[in-house]
Amino acid sequence: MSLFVINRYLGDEVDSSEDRSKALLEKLHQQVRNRQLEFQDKKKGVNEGIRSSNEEEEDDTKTRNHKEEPESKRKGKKRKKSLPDITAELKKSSDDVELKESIETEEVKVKKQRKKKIPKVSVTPGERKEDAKVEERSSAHKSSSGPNSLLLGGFEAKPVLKVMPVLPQWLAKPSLVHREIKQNLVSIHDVPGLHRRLANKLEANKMNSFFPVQAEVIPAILESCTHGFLLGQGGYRPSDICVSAPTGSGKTLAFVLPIVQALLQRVVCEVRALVVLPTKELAQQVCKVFNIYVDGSGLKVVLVAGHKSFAKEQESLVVRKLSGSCSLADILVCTPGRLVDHIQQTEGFTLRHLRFLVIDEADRMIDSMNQDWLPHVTKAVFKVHSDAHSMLFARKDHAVVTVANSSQYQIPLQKLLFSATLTHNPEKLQQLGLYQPRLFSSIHKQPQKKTAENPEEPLSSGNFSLPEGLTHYYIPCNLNSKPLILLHFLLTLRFSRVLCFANSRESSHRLFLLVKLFGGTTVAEFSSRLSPGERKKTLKEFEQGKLQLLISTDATARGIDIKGVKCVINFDAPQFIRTYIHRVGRTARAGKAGLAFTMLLKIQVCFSVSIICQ
Ligand SMILES: Nc1ncnc2c1ncn2[C@@H]1O[C@H](COP(=O)(O)OP(=O)(O)OP(=O)(O)O)[C@@H](O)[C@H]1O
Repeated sequence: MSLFVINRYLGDEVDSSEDRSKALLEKLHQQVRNRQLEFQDKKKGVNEGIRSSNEEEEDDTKTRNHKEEPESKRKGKKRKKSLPDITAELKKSSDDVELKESIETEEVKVKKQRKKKIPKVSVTPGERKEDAKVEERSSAHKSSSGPNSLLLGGFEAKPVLKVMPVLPQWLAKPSLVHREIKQNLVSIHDVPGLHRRLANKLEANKMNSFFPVQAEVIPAILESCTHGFLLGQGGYRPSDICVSAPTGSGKTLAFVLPIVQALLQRVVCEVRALVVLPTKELAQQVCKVFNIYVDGSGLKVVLVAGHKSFAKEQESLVVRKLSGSCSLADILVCTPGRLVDHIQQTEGFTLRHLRFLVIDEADRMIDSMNQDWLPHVTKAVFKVHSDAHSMLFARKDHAVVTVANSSQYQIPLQKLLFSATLTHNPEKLQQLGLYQPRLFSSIHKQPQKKTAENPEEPLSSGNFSLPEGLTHYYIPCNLNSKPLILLHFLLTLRFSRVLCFANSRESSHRLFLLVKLFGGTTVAEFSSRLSPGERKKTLKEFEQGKLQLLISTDATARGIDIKGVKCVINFDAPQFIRTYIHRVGRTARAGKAGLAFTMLLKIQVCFSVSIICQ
């Protein structure tokens, strides 16, 4: 309706006499000028009322003149406006002028700001024309929108801020562990809190001093036991511990000794320590070390890694009595697959008393998290049993620690992670649900940037450290010369106890047949082609020095401690830097010297050497 009225009015204006429009226009200009003067002379105190009364007088005289006009003249005009109408129109017009002024001033402001922001650059005439067009378009757009409307920019190139990844404090600032073993031995009597019985055992095994990682980690784990030993009180829960130290630096004893010491006082046999390892051979090796230190203490160590039938493993875990099932294990050493099988199928098997969860070769175990073994363990640890009321210290997994739930007594679960190549990727570590973790690391460098080639791990050995006694070389060669180079090492240089790695069991078997056919050396192969019994026998013979060469897949690359390995040969170059670190780590263990050779095809040389030498 209002739109119609305005249109109509404007039409009248056009149709009315020229004098009338001129007079109106003149009035508008006059009003604008007066306003400007008014603003300027505001301080001088110019009386606004006088000016407005003058204007009214003028208006009156004009209307009077109108009235005096002859009837014939007035008839020619379509319609006359009354005085109040005209003043309202004038007011509107003056408002429009103000509006225009304010728009103009806004435009000037924006232009000034743009001039400030955009640096002057030389432009071609063509560009200038284009710019002028854009300017015209934008000014037209701006004038169409009101002074309060939001002006959208975005034509200028704004610098994009780079998001910098930041490591959590515990990963960025670890407790440092010396890499050099021989220079940093610590007498076993200087390590606080170690039980006399264990110290005697160590001395009996001709170990008079601790390696650096043991001197740091053993007291830390023991300390977490002294506060509450087996029970958490008042919200006390020990920090989880992560250890990243080179191969052969003695990480196994770093968790075996404090666990045995913590459990020495136990009364009832329950599974209180669980050690999870990726392979059968590793599990057997760790079980052997536990057995040395629990000897004579009454503690029972059980191995479930698929080395015997499932039924026999069940019998070694639980015994059924009239009063119910009783655990036969204090310390359980296992592989993840068999562990899950027992959690699901072995009647009476429980983890509700678990105090320590050790994850050895942790980075490899994180990779196998898709097997879901950890959720099974956590579920078993916090499972609510039918006889929970009879359990003095019932366990609950509280998502949030509150005063109410922290005042309850319950056995805390502590996770201990060990690896020579522990990932520093917080996203991966997060999968383990660590509680206020503490990191012990022998890597003194900041982790390096990820690369497009390997987004999983940074492309540098700078994240991991190699044993100090290791000397490693690469040999540029071609496919045909590889076996000849190997035979040269064995027959001409007469290297003994050589561990040679191939990338697949087929490749390892072919090489084994070739070397055997050539003769002149004692050789065996080690891969999943062999039965567990055969594998055990082969490793024993190699350790005893009955074999000069053992050709293996990556089955022996991790954690296997074969005494006296003098030389490691990578017949096939490993695919990942982590695999390289573990393979060459089978020699130069416990501070001893060792040699490693990697045969590289010409195409591999450039890439691999730059990785290893960084
Ligand atoms: N304090 C010590 N004194 C003498 N020898 C030791 C000591 N601690 C460990 N060792 C020996 O050092 C060797 C390497 O130890 P261990 O297997 O624990 O190393 P690791 O760090 O677990 O290596 P990997 O990362 O390859 O698994 C073993 O033969 C072990 O008996």
